[in-house]
Amino acid sequence: MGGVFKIFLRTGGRHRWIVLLSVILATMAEGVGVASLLPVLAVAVDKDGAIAGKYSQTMRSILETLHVPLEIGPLLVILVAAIVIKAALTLVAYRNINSAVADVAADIRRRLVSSVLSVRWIYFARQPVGRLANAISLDASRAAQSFQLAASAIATLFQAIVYVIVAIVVSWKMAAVGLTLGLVVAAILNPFMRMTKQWSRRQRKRTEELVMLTTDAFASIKPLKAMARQHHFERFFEERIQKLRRALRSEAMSKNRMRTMREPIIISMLAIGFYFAFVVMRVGVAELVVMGILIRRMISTIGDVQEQMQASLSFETSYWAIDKLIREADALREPVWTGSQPTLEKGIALDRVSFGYDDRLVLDTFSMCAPAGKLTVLSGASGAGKTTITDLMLGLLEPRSGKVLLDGKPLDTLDLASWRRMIGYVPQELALFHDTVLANITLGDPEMDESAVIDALKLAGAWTFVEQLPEGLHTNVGERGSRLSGGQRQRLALARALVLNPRLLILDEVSSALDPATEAEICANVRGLTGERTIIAITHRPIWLEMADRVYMIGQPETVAGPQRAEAAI
Ligand SMILES: Nc1ncnc2c1ncn2[C@@H]1O[C@H](COP(=O)(O)OP(=O)(O)OP(=O)(O)O)[C@@H](O)[C@H]1O
Repeated sequence: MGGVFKIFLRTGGRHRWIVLLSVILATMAEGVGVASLLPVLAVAVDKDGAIAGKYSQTMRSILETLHVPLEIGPLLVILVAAIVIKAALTLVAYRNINSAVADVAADIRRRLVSSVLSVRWIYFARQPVGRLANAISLDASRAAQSFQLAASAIATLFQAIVYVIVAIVVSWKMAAVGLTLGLVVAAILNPFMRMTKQWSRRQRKRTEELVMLTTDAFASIKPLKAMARQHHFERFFEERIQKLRRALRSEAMSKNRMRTMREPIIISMLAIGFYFAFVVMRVGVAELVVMGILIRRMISTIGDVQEQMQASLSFETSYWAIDKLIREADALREPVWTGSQPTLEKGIALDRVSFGYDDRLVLDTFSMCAPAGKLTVLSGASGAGKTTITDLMLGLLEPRSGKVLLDGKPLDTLDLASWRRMIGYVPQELALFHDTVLANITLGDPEMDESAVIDALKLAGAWTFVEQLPEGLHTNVGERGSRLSGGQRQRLALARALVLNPRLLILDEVSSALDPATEAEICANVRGLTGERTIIAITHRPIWLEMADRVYMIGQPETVAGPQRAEAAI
């Protein structure tokens, strides 16, 4: 339950304090209103004050000092004015809660995105995309709702405290009775709160599983449909939908059980309270009426706090799930190498590098060199470690032993961000965004002008088809580039890598989807880029092997093969 308070204190920015201040002032105003209730009733029931208790007499003397006539009219005006002030301040509190809620959602999303973007590459291999998608969309909104409910619970808690104080002033014995009864109600309903939390945790987990399956299934829907296997796949969905349905139903039932149980429990407690006051304590009628109102309010306010907390608990799991995700990502934060500026005058080399993802070594004391200004091809069996080699060069992975050297300097002593800015990279699995051709090349860089984009498209052999698209550069390429052919997607990915005029170009199977003529054209274009640029291409295609200055056959005892036109660079 403390989690609700933690969420309130950890989030919400300055709005959170305005909320607290206005709630305190509002409850004070309410306190004045409730405090004036007893004199109102005392005047109504007991005009001469003969049977008034000690509190009524204290109130009378305070009102006399303030020159407020002890008449029903002015007392009612105080009561109404206090309640109106309370309502106005409560409005201020809720307005700030609403602003805070929007801030909380935005802040959580920002923190999550920033943590995940700074994480080591290896993190993404273990992280289902659906988990992140669920966190950034659904969980962030639920976390903000949990803040809203936590803030409301705290506001109501202040009200309960005011009622307790006013009750103590009227009669401490009766206040003790009221407080005890309120706490008994809370204790009886507590198991329902725990149950709600359990079910909401399960519900969140089930939703996450469903989102994960959805992102996976729809990312690879084509083979499912092509082999008419989507209906088998439907069973996976059905299983998860059923589990989610059960969790949702149980969560709602535990909430409703608590809500319906509340009223009879409160009334039973009130009956006990009245019996105790009337028969055991023999309290007078006027005090009893006021105390009855106060105790009723105390018990139900404590119940309200509990109900708001229950609601907050059911959303709280989302807040803590995102918190966990951020902590996990922060623990795997990529090292910030801020050494000297990298250069690429001689070449990039791996010097006796060993690397493995788990216990199995993918590279065992492996050495190679890609000379500057030349085209080096990495070829060899699938799974031999070609992509791993380029990931090590990019600093996305770190060797277990051995060094990655740039012009003879270890990569981990250089400025990693500057190094990556020198690189153009085309991955094996192309990632085009659901946006225009232009946006897919500039990646949101406002400084990049259209002429540079067109030059890159020409170099990548893509301009001819882009020109013919209905809206040219401004044509939307569809989800992951689905409105383009495989070869067109490859050429756009190549243009994206070329547009910043990189010193090092890493191409992972860049021409696998191209027809021989287009492949030859692109290969010649890329070959023409050597000299100023260093190029490393992962490919099995003969044309690349023929054009290469150096070829490494990865995973074979004799790794270096093919023409050796380049000179050793380290
Ligand atoms: N994130 C990962 N976690 C665990 N193992 C991995 C991971 N990525 C790659 N591997 C394993 O490391 C080995 C080398 O993978 P890599 O992608 O470097 O091979 P590759 O030579 O580029 O293969 P291909 O030509 O098929 O693309 C493979 O056996 C692969 O199963």
